[in-house]
Amino acid sequence: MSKNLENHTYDSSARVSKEETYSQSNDENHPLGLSKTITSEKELEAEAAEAADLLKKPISQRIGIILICFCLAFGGFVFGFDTGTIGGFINMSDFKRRFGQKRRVAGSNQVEHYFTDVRTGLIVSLFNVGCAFGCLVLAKSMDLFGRKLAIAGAAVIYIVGILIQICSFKKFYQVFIGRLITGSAVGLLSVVCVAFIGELSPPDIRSLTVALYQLMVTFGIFLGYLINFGTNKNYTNSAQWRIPLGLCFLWALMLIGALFFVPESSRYYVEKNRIEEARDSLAVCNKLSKDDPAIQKELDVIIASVENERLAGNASFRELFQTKNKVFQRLVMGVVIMSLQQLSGDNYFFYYGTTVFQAVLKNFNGFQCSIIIGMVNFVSTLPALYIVSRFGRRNCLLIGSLGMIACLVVYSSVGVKRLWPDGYSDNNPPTSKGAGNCMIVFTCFYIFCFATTWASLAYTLCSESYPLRVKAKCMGIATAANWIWGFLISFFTPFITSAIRFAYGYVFMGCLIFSFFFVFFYVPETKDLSLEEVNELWMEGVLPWKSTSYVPKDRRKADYDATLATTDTGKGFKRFF
Ligand SMILES: OC[C@H]1O[C@](O)(CO)[C@@H](O)[C@@H]1O
Repeated sequence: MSKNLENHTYDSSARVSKEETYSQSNDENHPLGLSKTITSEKELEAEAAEAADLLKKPISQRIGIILICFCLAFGGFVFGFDTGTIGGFINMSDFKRRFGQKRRVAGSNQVEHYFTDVRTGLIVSLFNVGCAFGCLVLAKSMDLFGRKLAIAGAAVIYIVGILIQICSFKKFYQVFIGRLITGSAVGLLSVVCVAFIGELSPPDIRSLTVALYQLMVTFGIFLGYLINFGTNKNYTNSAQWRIPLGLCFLWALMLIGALFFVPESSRYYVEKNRIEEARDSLAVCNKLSKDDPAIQKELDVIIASVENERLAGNASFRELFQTKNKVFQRLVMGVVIMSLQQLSGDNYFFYYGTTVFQAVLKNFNGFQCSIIIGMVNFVSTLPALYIVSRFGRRNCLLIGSLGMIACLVVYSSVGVKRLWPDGYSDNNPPTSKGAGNCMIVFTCFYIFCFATTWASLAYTLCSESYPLRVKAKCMGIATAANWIWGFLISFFTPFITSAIRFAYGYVFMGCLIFSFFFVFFYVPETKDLSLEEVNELWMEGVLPWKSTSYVPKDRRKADYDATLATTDTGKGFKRFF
């Protein structure tokens, strides 16, 4: 959820909206010790670029800080690891025996253990509820106590949650409680770790280190699937699920271990007016002496941006509904885009892939199918790092939607036609290896399309769209929409798949068709624009489908015709509405 925080760190230090023009008269008397006058947002932007240049170093001299960020990215890993393991747990014989219900197998006297849809939905989704709480409420602790203490606190909460789950013997509600607690720790980590990585990283490697977070989410999912496969195959007792859960202690220790090597964030120190400690922290992270001019420059940028945020103050909720400055329109965009990221259906596969493939494709092992999905997701996230920075947001989202639509048509149609040829009620469908192969292949294409586009672009786009004054609130609401849909989908999927089987894929397909039109008609391109330029673009009323050729005021050549981007000529789309 918080991939955007790279931008938070960068944008807030380097890009400031024109609306929030500020002026600081800085001299030796400046309360925070700003060494140089920074009088406008443009100057701040220029200063940030200069500081970044001065701090540049070959990557070989960055190994230490990259390793530290890698350990902090374990916050993403634990999130992914939960996604990758829970779907398997609900299919494990020992887990079902302990926490499921009993029923008689049709036509025999045997009793089997199973999970009702409600119990399945709750076991999976309570984690998301905890995450939402951690990210919206507990995350405030990072500003109060510092990033390091917040992470240490999250690791302790995480360990408690895992302990409660691992010690569950028969009581399903103990698992529920454990998952809520673990979720709240992971929600907290998802905010703090990304912010902290962004704040510690020298500017030249920041996009790389922050991207490590999503990479670690996908690696966590993949490893979770792998470990589940192994324990499910080799054990019939509680080791099936207790081993993967037990490994979580190791992840928590790695996070705590990292804290011994990392300095506290310089930005946090500046926020607390502890400037000398901020300087020390910057010096350590950049491997420079604290008297180095580059350190002073970077410190100036951080101080100015913190001050700027203070001056911008807190926007009231009423301001979010203003249409004149296009804030409300942008909020709608963020909420819809973040909702659609979940409504694309990715977590149907990540959480329930094992169940779905296991239940209907008798020739396939659901656990093996998950490993394939997890690997495709992880491997596709590597090119995603490049794609996000290289190609336009609009085109990637549009192509991603089209790709996923195509895959879901095939996936759902094959499922509906070949596995439930007589409607949805038949609960003993014929199994078909051909159908299974085809569905798995198209699931992989689908995951590829998702991981390379919508997975991270939704966050990038939102983080680039809001003026600083309302940014935190708008991002918070948009991210909350993502969590809420994540919860709804993980809770309701068992009911829906029981009722309409693979036709569920058509629901996601419908959402993706909507997403295509929504992006086409509503989402302007933001790549390579500063926050200020994005603001201009919205205020000028640039038509989204023409926004790729938009040139911001400062960069226009004499022959640029500004009306072209705002008026719909010929058979344009504006009339469509
Ligand atoms: O890699 C897929 C995972 O990444 C997310 O989109 C979060 O960034 C999750 O919703 C999903 O489980």
